Amino acid sequence: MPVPAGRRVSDDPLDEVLRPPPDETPEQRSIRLEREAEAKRISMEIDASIKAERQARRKKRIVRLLLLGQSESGKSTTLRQFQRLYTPTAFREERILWRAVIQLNIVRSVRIILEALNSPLSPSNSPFSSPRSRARSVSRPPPMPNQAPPVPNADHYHTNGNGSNPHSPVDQPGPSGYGNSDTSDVDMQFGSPRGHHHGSPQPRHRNAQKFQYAQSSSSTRRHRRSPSNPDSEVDSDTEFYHGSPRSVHNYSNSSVTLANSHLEPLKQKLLPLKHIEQLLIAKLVPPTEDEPTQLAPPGSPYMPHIQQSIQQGEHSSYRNQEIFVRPGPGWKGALSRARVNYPGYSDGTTASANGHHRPTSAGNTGLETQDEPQQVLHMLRKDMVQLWQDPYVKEILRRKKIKLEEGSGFFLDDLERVTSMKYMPSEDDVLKARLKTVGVSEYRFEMEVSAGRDSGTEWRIVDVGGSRSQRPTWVPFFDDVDAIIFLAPISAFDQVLTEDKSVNRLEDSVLLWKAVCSNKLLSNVDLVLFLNKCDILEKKLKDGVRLSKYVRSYGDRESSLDAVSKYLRSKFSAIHREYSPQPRKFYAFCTSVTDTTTTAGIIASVRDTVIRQHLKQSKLL
Ligand SMILES: Nc1nc2c(ncn2[C@@H]2O[C@H](COP(=O)(O)OP(=O)(O)OP(=O)(O)O)[C@@H](O)[C@H]2O)c(=O)[nH]1
Ligand SMILES: [Mg+2]
Repeated sequence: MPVPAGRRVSDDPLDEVLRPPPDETPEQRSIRLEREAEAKRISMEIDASIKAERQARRKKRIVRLLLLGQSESGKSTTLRQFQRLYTPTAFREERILWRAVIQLNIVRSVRIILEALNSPLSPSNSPFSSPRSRARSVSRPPPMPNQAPPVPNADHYHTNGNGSNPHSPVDQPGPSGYGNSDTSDVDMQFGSPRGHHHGSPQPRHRNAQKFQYAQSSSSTRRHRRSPSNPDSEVDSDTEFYHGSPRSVHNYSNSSVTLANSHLEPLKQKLLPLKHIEQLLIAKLVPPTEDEPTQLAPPGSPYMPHIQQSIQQGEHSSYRNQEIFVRPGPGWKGALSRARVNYPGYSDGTTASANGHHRPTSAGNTGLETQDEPQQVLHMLRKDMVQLWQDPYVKEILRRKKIKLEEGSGFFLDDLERVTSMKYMPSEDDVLKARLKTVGVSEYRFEMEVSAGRDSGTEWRIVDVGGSRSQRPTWVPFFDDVDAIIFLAPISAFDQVLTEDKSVNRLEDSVLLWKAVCSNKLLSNVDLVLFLNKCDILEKKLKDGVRLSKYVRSYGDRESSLDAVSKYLRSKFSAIHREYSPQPRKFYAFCTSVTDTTTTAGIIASVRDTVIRQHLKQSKLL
């Protein structure tokens, strides 16, 4: 389009809109200038009030901490550890509310077992397949890395080898070698556990790359991959381990099952657990909850409020579905309204009638009987123990690579205790319980007097849902944080994401870490890295699972907790150095956040660091 004489060409579309009209009269000009001055004054006022609020906040010692990481990384558990340490009375009082969550965790574990018994085994993990044919399918050695990068800078970082005292902060002031790091330090070569067999044309981490909060251009580089390394031998191993429904379809024609007819009476006895599950879900999810992803499980048309994360577009096995709640007081409120006659608990509240169409307990009065789920679980405890300890069940689970004891919310080894009618969850039970988070929520608490010199400090800890669909909701919370704790569950190197079976969970954590490190909004925020679930990692390595099978670049290094955690720390540290927009401090800890003793030390150290940084920032303002 031709530009009128006397007008500049501008690339900025706003220029065009804001430019005064060419035929502006002196009166119009003075009105316009007045308006502009007013707008500027208002804008400056807003800036000043934001600054004043920030200063007041810092003076009042309000510390804001953001917990980030993939789903099941341990964010909510870390938050619970903070609550346990700094508001111990409130934490203790809330323990009873977790009983329903633990009940649901138990029911879920049993249902996973029952589902495993009812679904066929693939020929490769069938007890009838020949050892030779099985060996063929799993024994191809993983390719060796082209370049085995050295473990840089691993001093200062140590674990004691048994995971029991793993806290060892690494304080790396950025400048030395900043920005010059060899990229081989940063890149890890992941195996490709599934894509090849299923002929998936896309790179496995395609979706992870969508999480690019203002990433630097370097962070969008793709992983180096060797096309000649499909690593397909892992495929048959991971099919059932991750409960992929596709694997069932693939083999359905030649399915085989172990003889388990002796379990039929047991299965029948355990049927009431389905009803208990529905009761518990109704209890945990507030009736007012309005969640667009809500889906009623098949056969429950009267429970439209139940929220289960279900894989879009594919038949989803029970194992891939999880009940979730929004963080915050919602579900606790729903529970405390419903809690009547919990033995040993009385707060004077009375039961409210259940919401419309919510399933109710026997008699359909709208009121709970005396904790019906606990009664049923108590009644069925011996049957559940029998199921869990049955050698056939163990064998099926082993062949299907379902490791309930390594998963979240595992209480089957404590059935006698946790199903007793007088059961009050212990603090450790609350930390072990699993309740998926959806949404973002800020928890505010002041440290109680018992917290010593830090009492009076107000903490605002932001807990987020970590699954893929939740990550876009994080960004608005990046503003004005004092520190981030990023959790990477390093035991998950042999697992895939529930929400995307083509993505290795460790690889997802690495990509997420890159995105967080490179985010410009967070460039001034100190990052604390928790390499979490070290207890599970240690057990896995002892059981003979090798990191190099999934992370080719690990090569033939020693398969011990110490060596693996040092290696991974060095990788995360190198990413931090290379991707951070400007130098900043970095602290890394090898953690098991369900372990109260070790985590208390780590949290104290994080608290001191964050408060120190907070005070420094206050002086700068
Ligand atoms: N053994 C062990 N279990 C852990 C550890 N950290 C967390 N867990 C368990 O893992 C499960 C998941 O932890 P959560 O804290 O709910 O994970 P999250 O990051 O909040 O997950 P989302 O809410 O889905 O984003 C819970 O059952 C925890 O008890 C750990 O270090 N070791
Ligand atoms: Mg959570």
